[in-house]
Amino acid sequence: MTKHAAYPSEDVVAVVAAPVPVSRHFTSFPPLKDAPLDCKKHVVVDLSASRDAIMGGSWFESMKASSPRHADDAEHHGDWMEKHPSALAQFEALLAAAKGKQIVLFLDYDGTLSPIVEDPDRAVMSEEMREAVRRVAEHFPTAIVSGRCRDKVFNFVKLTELYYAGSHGMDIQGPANHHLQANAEVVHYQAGTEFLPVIEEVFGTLTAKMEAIAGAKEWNAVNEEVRSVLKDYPNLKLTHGRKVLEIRPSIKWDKGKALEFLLKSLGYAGRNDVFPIYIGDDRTDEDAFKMLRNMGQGIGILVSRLPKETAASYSLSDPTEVKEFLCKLEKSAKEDAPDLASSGCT
Ligand SMILES: O=P(O)(O)OC[C@H]1O[C@H](O[C@H]2O[C@H](CO)[C@@H](O)[C@H](O)[C@H]2O)[C@H](O)[C@@H](O)[C@@H]1O
Repeated sequence: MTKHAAYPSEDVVAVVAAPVPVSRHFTSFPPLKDAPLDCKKHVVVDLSASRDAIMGGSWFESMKASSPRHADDAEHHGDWMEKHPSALAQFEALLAAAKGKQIVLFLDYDGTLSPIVEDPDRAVMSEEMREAVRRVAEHFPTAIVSGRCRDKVFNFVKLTELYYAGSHGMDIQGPANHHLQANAEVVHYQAGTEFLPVIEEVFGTLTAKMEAIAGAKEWNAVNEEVRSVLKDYPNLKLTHGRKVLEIRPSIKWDKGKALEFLLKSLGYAGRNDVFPIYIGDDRTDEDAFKMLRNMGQGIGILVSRLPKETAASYSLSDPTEVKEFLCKLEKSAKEDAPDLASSGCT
Protein backbone atom coordinates (compact mmCIF):
# COMPACT_ATOMS: atom_id res chain seq x y z
CA MET A 1 0.00 0.00 0.00
CA THR A 2 1.15 3.48 -0.63
CA LYS A 3 -1.12 5.78 1.30
CA HIS A 4 -1.22 9.42 0.45
CA ALA A 5 -1.97 11.74 3.33
CA ALA A 6 -3.13 14.72 1.35
CA TYR A 7 -4.66 18.20 1.20
CA PRO A 8 -6.71 20.58 -0.98
CA SER A 9 -4.71 20.48 -4.20
CA GLU A 10 -1.73 18.75 -5.58
CA ASP A 11 1.74 20.10 -5.14
CA VAL A 12 3.12 18.18 -2.23
CA VAL A 13 1.96 14.85 -0.96
CA ALA A 14 2.73 12.98 2.24
CA VAL A 15 2.74 9.28 1.52
CA VAL A 16 2.93 6.19 3.67
CA ALA A 17 4.59 3.40 1.70
CA ALA A 18 4.21 -0.19 2.80
CA PRO A 19 3.04 -3.51 1.42
CA VAL A 20 -0.68 -4.11 1.29
CA PRO A 21 -2.32 -6.64 3.60
CA VAL A 22 -1.58 -10.04 2.11
CA SER A 23 -5.04 -11.49 2.39
CA ARG A 24 -6.67 -9.03 0.00
CA HIS A 25 -4.02 -8.43 -2.59
CA PHE A 26 -2.71 -11.92 -3.07
CA THR A 27 -6.14 -13.22 -3.89
CA SER A 28 -6.80 -11.16 -6.98
CA PHE A 29 -4.54 -10.23 -9.84
CA PRO A 30 -4.90 -8.10 -11.81
CA PRO A 31 -6.46 -5.76 -9.27
CA LEU A 32 -9.92 -4.29 -9.71
CA LYS A 33 -10.33 -1.41 -12.11
CA ASP A 34 -10.76 1.11 -9.31
CA ALA A 35 -7.91 1.22 -6.84
CA PRO A 36 -8.90 0.11 -3.34
CA LEU A 37 -9.51 2.71 -0.70
CA ASP A 38 -6.15 2.38 0.99
CA CYS A 39 -4.42 2.89 -2.33
CA LYS A 40 -6.18 6.17 -2.95
CA LYS A 41 -4.96 9.57 -2.10
CA HIS A 42 -6.64 10.91 1.00
CA VAL A 43 -4.96 14.23 1.50
CA VAL A 44 -3.00 16.53 -0.82
CA VAL A 45 -1.33 19.90 -0.28
CA ASP A 46 -0.86 22.71 -2.78
CA LEU A 47 2.23 24.51 -1.63
CA SER A 48 3.04 26.38 -4.81
CA ALA A 49 1.83 29.68 -3.37
CA SER A 50 4.40 29.47 -0.61
CA ARG A 51 7.30 28.44 -2.78
CA ASP A 52 9.10 31.80 -2.45
CA ALA A 53 8.83 31.65 1.28
CA ILE A 54 10.52 28.31 1.54
CA MET A 55 13.06 28.46 -1.26
CA GLY A 56 15.88 28.93 1.22
CA GLY A 57 14.48 26.48 3.74
CA SER A 58 16.30 23.30 4.64
CA TRP A 59 13.33 21.13 3.73
CA PHE A 60 13.23 22.61 0.25
CA GLU A 61 16.96 21.97 -0.14
CA SER A 62 16.44 18.45 1.05
CA MET A 63 13.55 17.91 -1.38
CA LYS A 64 15.67 19.25 -4.20
CA ALA A 65 18.41 16.87 -3.21
CA SER A 66 16.02 13.96 -3.47
CA SER A 67 16.53 13.98 -7.21
CA PRO A 68 19.98 13.12 -8.51
CA ARG A 69 22.09 16.30 -8.54
CA HIS A 70 22.37 18.57 -11.55
CA ALA A 71 25.86 19.32 -12.70
CA ASP A 72 26.89 22.93 -12.09
CA ASP A 73 26.28 24.22 -15.60
CA ALA A 74 25.44 23.26 -19.12
CA GLU A 75 29.01 23.07 -20.30
CA HIS A 76 29.35 19.85 -18.36
CA HIS A 77 26.61 18.33 -20.44
CA GLY A 78 29.04 17.05 -23.07
CA ASP A 79 31.29 15.44 -20.45
CA TRP A 80 28.29 13.88 -18.80
CA MET A 81 26.97 12.50 -22.09
CA GLU A 82 30.36 10.90 -22.69
CA LYS A 83 30.05 9.10 -19.38
CA HIS A 84 26.35 8.33 -19.80
CA PRO A 85 25.78 8.12 -23.55
CA SER A 86 22.37 7.98 -25.13
CA ALA A 87 21.01 4.44 -25.11
CA LEU A 88 19.56 5.25 -28.54
CA ALA A 89 22.82 6.46 -30.04
CA GLN A 90 24.63 3.45 -28.54
CA PHE A 91 21.87 1.00 -29.30
CA GLU A 92 23.97 -1.32 -31.46
CA ALA A 93 26.76 -1.49 -28.85
CA LEU A 94 24.19 -2.20 -26.20
CA LEU A 95 22.67 -5.00 -28.27
CA ALA A 96 26.11 -6.46 -28.83
CA ALA A 97 26.69 -6.54 -25.05
CA ALA A 98 23.36 -8.36 -24.62
CA LYS A 99 23.96 -10.83 -27.43
CA GLY A 100 23.33 -14.43 -26.42
CA LYS A 101 21.89 -13.34 -23.08
CA GLN A 102 18.33 -13.15 -21.81
CA ILE A 103 17.27 -9.53 -21.53
CA VAL A 104 15.04 -8.82 -18.52
CA LEU A 105 13.45 -5.39 -18.56
CA PHE A 106 12.72 -3.24 -15.49
CA LEU A 107 10.77 -0.02 -15.99
CA ASP A 108 10.09 2.75 -13.51
CA TYR A 109 6.72 4.45 -14.05
CA ASP A 110 6.57 8.20 -13.25
CA GLY A 111 9.00 10.19 -15.36
CA THR A 112 9.91 7.08 -17.35
CA LEU A 113 6.71 5.69 -18.90
CA SER A 114 4.67 8.80 -18.18
CA PRO A 115 5.77 12.43 -18.15
CA ILE A 116 5.94 14.18 -14.77
CA VAL A 117 2.75 16.21 -14.27
CA GLU A 118 1.39 18.32 -11.42
CA ASP A 119 -1.38 15.95 -10.44
CA PRO A 120 -0.13 12.42 -9.61
CA ASP A 121 -3.58 11.01 -10.47
CA ARG A 122 -3.25 12.30 -14.02
CA ALA A 123 0.12 10.77 -14.77
CA VAL A 124 -1.30 8.56 -17.50
CA MET A 125 0.86 6.78 -20.04
CA SER A 126 0.07 7.19 -23.71
CA GLU A 127 -1.52 4.39 -25.73
CA GLU A 128 1.64 4.35 -27.88
CA MET A 129 3.78 3.80 -24.78
CA ARG A 130 1.45 1.04 -23.56
CA GLU A 131 1.71 -0.65 -26.94
CA ALA A 132 5.51 -0.35 -26.92
CA VAL A 133 5.67 -1.95 -23.45
CA ARG A 134 3.19 -4.65 -24.43
CA ARG A 135 5.16 -5.58 -27.52
CA VAL A 136 8.57 -5.60 -25.88
CA ALA A 137 7.13 -7.77 -23.07
CA GLU A 138 6.25 -10.39 -25.68
CA HIS A 139 9.97 -10.98 -26.01
CA PHE A 140 11.43 -10.24 -22.60
CA PRO A 141 10.26 -10.64 -19.00
CA THR A 142 9.21 -7.10 -18.08
CA ALA A 143 8.62 -5.58 -14.66
CA ILE A 144 7.23 -2.21 -13.60
CA VAL A 145 9.08 -0.99 -10.49
CA SER A 146 7.39 2.00 -8.89
CA GLY A 147 7.16 4.07 -5.76
CA ARG A 148 3.41 3.98 -6.20
CA CYS A 149 1.31 1.25 -4.65
CA ARG A 150 1.02 -1.77 -6.88
CA ASP A 151 -2.69 -1.43 -7.60
CA LYS A 152 -2.32 2.20 -8.54
CA VAL A 153 0.52 1.63 -10.97
CA PHE A 154 -1.29 -1.38 -12.47
CA ASN A 155 -4.33 0.80 -13.07
CA PHE A 156 -2.13 3.13 -15.11
CA VAL A 157 -0.24 0.46 -17.06
CA LYS A 158 -3.08 -2.06 -17.42
CA LEU A 159 -0.96 -4.89 -18.81
CA THR A 160 -1.65 -8.19 -17.04
CA GLU A 161 1.36 -9.96 -18.49
CA LEU A 162 3.90 -7.84 -16.59
CA TYR A 163 5.45 -8.10 -13.15
CA TYR A 164 4.63 -5.26 -10.78
CA ALA A 165 6.80 -4.13 -7.87
CA GLY A 166 4.92 -1.36 -6.06
CA SER A 167 5.68 0.71 -2.95
CA HIS A 168 9.35 1.02 -3.97
CA GLY A 169 9.60 -2.70 -4.54
CA MET A 170 8.11 -3.76 -1.21
CA ASP A 171 5.05 -5.30 -2.85
CA ILE A 172 5.79 -7.62 -5.76
CA GLN A 173 3.46 -9.70 -7.86
CA GLY A 174 3.76 -11.32 -11.23
CA PRO A 175 1.54 -13.30 -13.57
CA ALA A 176 1.61 -17.05 -13.04
CA ASN A 177 3.52 -19.21 -15.51
CA HIS A 178 4.80 -16.35 -17.58
CA HIS A 179 8.47 -16.28 -18.62
CA LEU A 180 9.29 -18.59 -15.69
CA GLN A 181 12.45 -20.68 -15.93
CA ALA A 182 12.36 -24.33 -14.84
CA ASN A 183 13.68 -23.51 -11.37
CA ALA A 184 11.52 -20.43 -10.88
CA GLU A 185 8.53 -19.87 -8.64
CA VAL A 186 5.37 -17.87 -9.21
CA VAL A 187 6.26 -14.39 -8.06
CA HIS A 188 4.59 -12.84 -5.08
CA TYR A 189 6.39 -11.17 -2.23
CA GLN A 190 5.83 -8.46 0.31
CA ALA A 191 8.63 -7.01 2.41
CA GLY A 192 7.90 -5.44 5.78
CA THR A 193 4.40 -6.78 6.37
CA GLU A 194 5.13 -6.72 10.11
CA PHE A 195 5.02 -2.93 9.83
CA LEU A 196 1.42 -2.85 8.65
CA PRO A 197 -0.17 -2.18 12.07
CA VAL A 198 2.18 0.69 12.82
CA ILE A 199 1.75 2.07 9.30
CA GLU A 200 -2.02 2.01 9.79
CA GLU A 201 -1.59 3.85 13.07
CA VAL A 202 0.65 6.57 11.60
CA PHE A 203 -1.65 6.94 8.61
CA GLY A 204 -4.62 7.51 10.91
CA THR A 205 -2.71 9.99 13.05
CA LEU A 206 -1.40 11.96 10.08
CA THR A 207 -4.73 12.01 8.28
CA ALA A 208 -6.36 13.52 11.39
CA LYS A 209 -3.60 16.07 11.87
CA MET A 210 -3.58 17.13 8.22
CA GLU A 211 -7.23 18.07 8.40
CA ALA A 212 -6.20 20.96 10.60
CA ILE A 213 -3.68 22.29 8.07
CA ALA A 214 -5.17 24.67 5.54
CA GLY A 215 -2.86 23.76 2.69
CA ALA A 216 -1.22 26.29 0.38
CA LYS A 217 0.85 28.40 2.72
CA GLU A 218 1.54 25.79 5.34
CA TRP A 219 3.86 23.25 3.85
CA ASN A 220 6.47 23.78 6.53
CA ALA A 221 3.71 22.92 8.98
CA VAL A 222 3.12 19.69 7.08
CA ASN A 223 6.78 18.82 7.23
CA GLU A 224 7.03 19.63 10.93
CA GLU A 225 3.89 17.69 11.75
CA VAL A 226 5.09 14.61 9.89
CA ARG A 227 8.49 14.77 11.58
CA SER A 228 6.93 15.29 14.95
CA VAL A 229 4.65 12.26 14.57
CA LEU A 230 7.56 10.13 13.39
CA LYS A 231 9.58 10.85 16.53
CA ASP A 232 7.38 8.26 18.24
CA TYR A 233 8.11 5.68 15.54
CA PRO A 234 11.84 4.93 15.38
CA ASN A 235 11.14 1.96 13.11
CA LEU A 236 9.81 4.21 10.37
CA LYS A 237 11.86 6.53 8.20
CA LEU A 238 11.07 9.67 6.21
CA THR A 239 12.27 10.04 2.63
CA HIS A 240 11.66 12.70 -0.03
CA GLY A 241 10.65 12.36 -3.63
CA ARG A 242 9.67 15.05 -6.10
CA LYS A 243 7.24 17.12 -4.00
CA VAL A 244 6.52 14.04 -1.93
CA LEU A 245 7.27 13.14 1.68
CA GLU A 246 7.28 9.39 2.13
CA ILE A 247 7.15 7.36 5.31
CA ARG A 248 8.59 3.89 5.02
CA PRO A 249 9.50 0.98 7.23
CA SER A 250 13.17 1.15 8.23
CA ILE A 251 14.07 -2.02 6.42
CA LYS A 252 16.79 -2.60 3.90
CA TRP A 253 14.53 -3.00 0.94
CA ASP A 254 14.48 -0.81 -2.13
CA LYS A 255 14.14 -0.98 -5.91
CA GLY A 256 17.57 -2.63 -6.13
CA LYS A 257 16.50 -5.41 -3.79
CA ALA A 258 13.29 -5.78 -5.79
CA LEU A 259 15.30 -6.17 -8.99
CA GLU A 260 17.50 -8.81 -7.33
CA PHE A 261 14.43 -10.60 -5.98
CA LEU A 262 12.70 -10.65 -9.36
CA LEU A 263 15.76 -11.99 -11.16
CA LYS A 264 16.00 -14.76 -8.58
CA SER A 265 12.29 -15.51 -8.82
CA LEU A 266 12.53 -15.70 -12.59
CA GLY A 267 15.27 -18.29 -12.22
CA TYR A 268 18.21 -16.10 -13.27
CA ALA A 269 20.11 -15.87 -9.98
CA GLY A 270 23.79 -16.67 -10.35
CA ARG A 271 23.57 -16.97 -14.12
CA ASN A 272 25.81 -15.00 -16.43
CA ASP A 273 23.56 -15.38 -19.45
CA VAL A 274 21.10 -12.76 -18.25
CA PHE A 275 21.17 -9.08 -19.21
CA PRO A 276 18.93 -6.90 -17.00
CA ILE A 277 18.05 -3.45 -18.31
CA TYR A 278 16.66 -0.98 -15.77
CA ILE A 279 15.22 2.35 -16.95
CA GLY A 280 14.32 5.04 -14.40
CA ASP A 281 14.47 8.75 -13.70
CA ASP A 282 14.47 9.25 -9.96
CA ARG A 283 16.79 8.98 -6.99
CA THR A 284 14.98 5.83 -5.85
CA ASP A 285 16.00 4.20 -9.14
CA GLU A 286 19.65 4.69 -8.21
CA ASP A 287 19.41 1.67 -5.87
CA ALA A 288 18.60 -0.47 -8.89
CA PHE A 289 21.39 1.08 -10.98
CA LYS A 290 23.83 0.36 -8.14
CA MET A 291 22.57 -3.20 -7.81
CA LEU A 292 23.31 -3.79 -11.51
CA ARG A 293 26.78 -2.32 -11.11
CA ASN A 294 27.43 -4.55 -8.09
CA MET A 295 26.19 -7.58 -9.98
CA GLY A 296 28.37 -6.61 -12.96
CA GLN A 297 25.46 -7.45 -15.24
CA GLY A 298 23.21 -5.54 -17.59
CA ILE A 299 22.83 -1.79 -17.73
CA GLY A 300 21.05 1.07 -16.01
CA ILE A 301 19.55 3.86 -18.12
CA LEU A 302 18.78 7.20 -16.47
CA VAL A 303 15.91 9.23 -17.95
CA SER A 304 16.99 12.86 -17.72
CA ARG A 305 17.43 15.92 -19.88
CA LEU A 306 20.05 17.27 -17.50
CA PRO A 307 23.35 15.91 -16.26
CA LYS A 308 22.84 14.27 -12.86
CA GLU A 309 24.92 12.19 -10.53
CA THR A 310 23.95 8.63 -11.32
CA ALA A 311 25.11 5.04 -11.21
CA ALA A 312 23.39 4.44 -14.56
CA SER A 313 25.63 3.79 -17.55
CA TYR A 314 23.39 5.18 -20.25
CA SER A 315 20.79 7.94 -20.60
CA LEU A 316 17.56 8.80 -22.39
CA SER A 317 16.21 12.31 -22.30
CA ASP A 318 12.49 11.72 -21.66
CA PRO A 319 9.62 9.20 -21.92
CA THR A 320 9.42 9.77 -25.67
CA GLU A 321 12.97 8.49 -26.01
CA VAL A 322 12.12 5.62 -23.66
CA LYS A 323 9.33 4.62 -26.05
CA GLU A 324 11.71 4.84 -28.99
CA PHE A 325 14.21 2.66 -27.14
CA LEU A 326 11.55 0.05 -26.32
CA CYS A 327 10.45 0.04 -29.95
CA LYS A 328 14.00 -0.51 -31.18
CA LEU A 329 14.47 -3.29 -28.66
CA GLU A 330 11.27 -4.96 -29.78
CA LYS A 331 12.18 -4.61 -33.45
CA SER A 332 15.58 -6.16 -32.92
CA ALA A 333 14.05 -9.02 -30.90
CA LYS A 334 11.52 -9.56 -33.63
CA GLU A 335 14.26 -10.22 -36.13
CA ASP A 336 14.99 -13.32 -34.01
CA ALA A 337 11.29 -14.21 -33.74
CA PRO A 338 9.72 -13.22 -37.07
CA ASP A 339 6.54 -15.18 -36.38
CA LEU A 340 5.40 -12.51 -33.92
CA ALA A 341 3.33 -9.62 -35.29
CA SER A 342 5.28 -6.64 -36.47
CA SER A 343 5.68 -3.57 -34.32
CA GLY A 344 3.59 -0.45 -34.75
CA CYS A 345 6.60 1.60 -33.70
CA THR A 346 8.10 3.99 -36.17
O1 LIG B 1 8.85 5.16 -8.77
P1 LIG B 1 7.98 5.99 -9.65
O2 LIG B 1 7.05 5.17 -10.50
O3 LIG B 1 8.77 6.98 -10.46
O4 LIG B 1 7.04 6.81 -8.65
C1 LIG B 1 7.62 7.84 -7.87
C2 LIG B 1 6.53 8.75 -7.34
O5 LIG B 1 5.72 9.08 -8.46
C3 LIG B 1 4.60 9.91 -8.21
O6 LIG B 1 5.06 11.21 -7.92
C4 LIG B 1 5.82 11.81 -8.94
O7 LIG B 1 5.08 11.89 -10.17
C5 LIG B 1 3.90 12.72 -10.09
C6 LIG B 1 3.17 12.64 -11.42
O8 LIG B 1 3.96 13.02 -12.51
C7 LIG B 1 4.31 14.16 -9.73
O9 LIG B 1 3.15 14.98 -9.62
C8 LIG B 1 5.08 14.15 -8.39
O10 LIG B 1 5.60 15.46 -8.15
C9 LIG B 1 6.25 13.18 -8.48
O11 LIG B 1 6.87 13.04 -7.17
C10 LIG B 1 3.75 9.37 -7.09
O12 LIG B 1 2.76 10.32 -6.76
C11 LIG B 1 4.57 9.00 -5.86
O13 LIG B 1 3.72 8.33 -4.92
C12 LIG B 1 5.69 8.06 -6.29
O14 LIG B 1 6.51 7.73 -5.17
